[in-house]
Amino acid sequence: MTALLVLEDGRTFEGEAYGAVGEAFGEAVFNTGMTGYQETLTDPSYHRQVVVMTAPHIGNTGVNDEDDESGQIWVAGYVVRDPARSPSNWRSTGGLADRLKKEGIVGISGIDTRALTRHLRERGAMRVGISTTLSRDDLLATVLEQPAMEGSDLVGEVTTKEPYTVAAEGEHRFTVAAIDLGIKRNTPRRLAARGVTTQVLPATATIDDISADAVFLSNGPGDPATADHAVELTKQVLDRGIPLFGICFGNQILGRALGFGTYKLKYGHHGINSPVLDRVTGKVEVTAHNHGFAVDAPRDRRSETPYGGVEVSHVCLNDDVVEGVRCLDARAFSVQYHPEAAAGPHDADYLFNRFVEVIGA
Ligand SMILES: NC(=O)CC[C@H](N)C(=O)O
Repeated sequence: MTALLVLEDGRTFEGEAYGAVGEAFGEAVFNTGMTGYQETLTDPSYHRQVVVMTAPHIGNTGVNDEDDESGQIWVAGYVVRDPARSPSNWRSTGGLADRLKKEGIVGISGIDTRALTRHLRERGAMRVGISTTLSRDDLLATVLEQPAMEGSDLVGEVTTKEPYTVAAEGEHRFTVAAIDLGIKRNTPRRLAARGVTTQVLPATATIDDISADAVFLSNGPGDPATADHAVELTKQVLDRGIPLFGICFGNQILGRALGFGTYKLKYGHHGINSPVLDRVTGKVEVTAHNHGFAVDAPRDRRSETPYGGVEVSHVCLNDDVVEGVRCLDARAFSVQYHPEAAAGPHDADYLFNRFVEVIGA
């Protein structure tokens, strides 16, 4: 069955239906990861985004019971070039197309994803629609009715309804309250491996709900400029001197709590091989990224904020975007990229050690 993909500027691609049939709308972003499609699909940060995979062959290893980063697929739509017809892997429990179908995710295959990616790089991220039924003109008209990612408040649509706990492995050392803005499963797992029990709390949690040794701010979808509740909560955490670590959306929230702004990147960072410089140690890490927004902070050695001195601790070597901030007078730091690395390289795993050291300090 044929399917159409139409970008908001009218550029149109024709392909084959892949996964569920029907319509899908969202912000088109390209992901350059050569591995980890299952983790990508189930990352809540991709809520309302149509993900274009630049790796030409997707689905080779099928899907398995272990690699989901949440309880469901979150991408709004999926764009691939050449899907695997007969997946093979010792962990595989089924094929990707069937999984997409089962969860009602509309995809499209047979697309020149390289041309589409070049278009998005040149023109910037934009709204897109995929359809197996609508005419090109009707699809474009519906794309133009969709909300933009800028200004979208999506945390409430992905956060847990009820708190839950992920127990420490081995000897218990600390308890961390994780504010679930769209948390990935691998984060509590990385903490558990260090003797940390994680209490995952809904995004609506208040300071009175927190009785832990430290606070973690998770990754999550949407525009950080809309997440005022999380920013206010973070200020209260800083006021009380509770140690704090944040990842991705969490970095943007800490940045805002410290008084910095956030802004939309032209086409974002979505991949698993981005070089990041740790400005404190001078080391370069190869890291996983998934962000469309970034923190706007000065590169001074020390910026004065209501919470004392702050430095930009990490920058991306591809484009000099802020990839981490660190408080110099408070036990709080965060990174824009993904030390939980699911998928991705493990270079940044040391940040979980740093968090545990900061909690114990
Ligand atoms: N992975 C994330 O936490 C993404 C944060 C935010 N939604 C952004 O796109 O920048």
